[in-house]
Amino acid sequence: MEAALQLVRNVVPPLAACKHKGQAGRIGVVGGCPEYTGAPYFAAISALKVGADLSHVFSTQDAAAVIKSYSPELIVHPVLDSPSAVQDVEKWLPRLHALVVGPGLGRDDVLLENVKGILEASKARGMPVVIDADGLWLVAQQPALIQGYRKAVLTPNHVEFSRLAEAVLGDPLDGGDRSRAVLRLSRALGNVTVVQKGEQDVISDGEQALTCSQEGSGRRCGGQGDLLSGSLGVLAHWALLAGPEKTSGSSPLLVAAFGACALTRQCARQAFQKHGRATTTTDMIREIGPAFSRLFETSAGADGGVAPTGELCL
Ligand SMILES: NC(=O)C1=CN([C@@H]2O[C@H](COP(=O)(O)OP(=O)(O)OC[C@H]3O[C@@H](n4cnc5c(N)ncnc54)[C@H](OP(=O)(O)O)[C@@H]3O)[C@@H](O)[C@H]2O)[C@@H](O)CC1
Ligand SMILES: Nc1ncnc2c1ncn2[C@@H]1O[C@H](COP(=O)(O)OP(=O)(O)OP(=O)(O)O)[C@@H](O)[C@H]1O
Ligand SMILES: [Mg+2]
Repeated sequence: MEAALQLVRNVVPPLAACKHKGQAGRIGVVGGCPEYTGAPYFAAISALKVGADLSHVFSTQDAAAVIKSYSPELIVHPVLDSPSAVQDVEKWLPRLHALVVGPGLGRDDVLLENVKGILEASKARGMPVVIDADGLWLVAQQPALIQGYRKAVLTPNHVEFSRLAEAVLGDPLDGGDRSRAVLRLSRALGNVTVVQKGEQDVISDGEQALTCSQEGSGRRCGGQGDLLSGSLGVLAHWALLAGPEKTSGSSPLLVAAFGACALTRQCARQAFQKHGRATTTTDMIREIGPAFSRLFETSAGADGGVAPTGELCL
């Protein structure tokens, strides 16, 4: 655990006076429909609180006003159910560093078709993409969408993992050796990184498997996976920017995924210490800052200070 946490620390960019808004990350969340407005909010606000400078949400028109009303900090585009949804999102892609696809997306066929186009456009640009929730439903219907795309990370819960394994390997891979199951699924998808969430989180890029057993909490309230996928959007960008020399040869996305799992579980633990059974995802989001400092902060950030200019700005 400690060695993997150190690799995460290596990819966290220092805060420095010479940096401008946007350099620490501009993240897009694709999701949000009339039924589910909480999930894209949780993912997008988590990305900001982990350290991204700007966080966008691309949702359906009627979900957008609701999501905006939760937070003035998010930039919300009411485009996902528009006939020009793919072009509307595509024009933002050059300004984004990573996409998180699926929280609160729902399973409407028109929306899923639009998301398919958005995924294809993101792949063509080589953008890192975290796929969660209903985005995983889409991938289970059409695994070819992400087959062999090594900048994709899938974050299935127990049910979503079984659905994917059934679709890709013809076997839900329930029970038995979880590391082996996650490794097999990743390999079958052409080394797409897979994070199987659960009592412990198991992460594989098809070459290596890591287990994150950071202490979390016994609360299983909805939205904790959204915190994880939003955080991972930022960490994936940072890890790819830092490159494998900072991750001692391990895949940057494997390290980023480990970081997001450890952070989510630490938030759960800290929130539970304060709120016990009443803990909700909103309480966990309030813990992102302190949990991040505790797990990963570099000396510059830990002081709350800004590092001097010089090599940090290169
Ligand atoms: N506030 C919001 O807006 C939120 C919105 N959200 C959004 O909701 C959408 C649907 O996502 P989802 O994960 O609820 O859907 P789905 O895959 O149908 O699973 C549902 C069923 O699976 C089961 N089950 C789950 N985990 C299990 C386990 N470990 N082990 C065993 N069984 C398990 C369990 O079945 P049951 O216990 O009823 O048998 C459960 O009822 C998606 O867009 C998501 O982003 C959420 O992000 C939450 C916050
Ligand atoms: N049994 C467990 N014990 C400890 N932590 C868990 C357990 N199950 C899940 N978690 C943690 O909760 C977080 C979310 O995982 P979960 O399986 O609840 O995702 P999810 O179902 O996609 O959540 P969401 O409600 O956001 O859709 C992960 O960080 C995971 O490590
Ligand atoms: Mg989920």
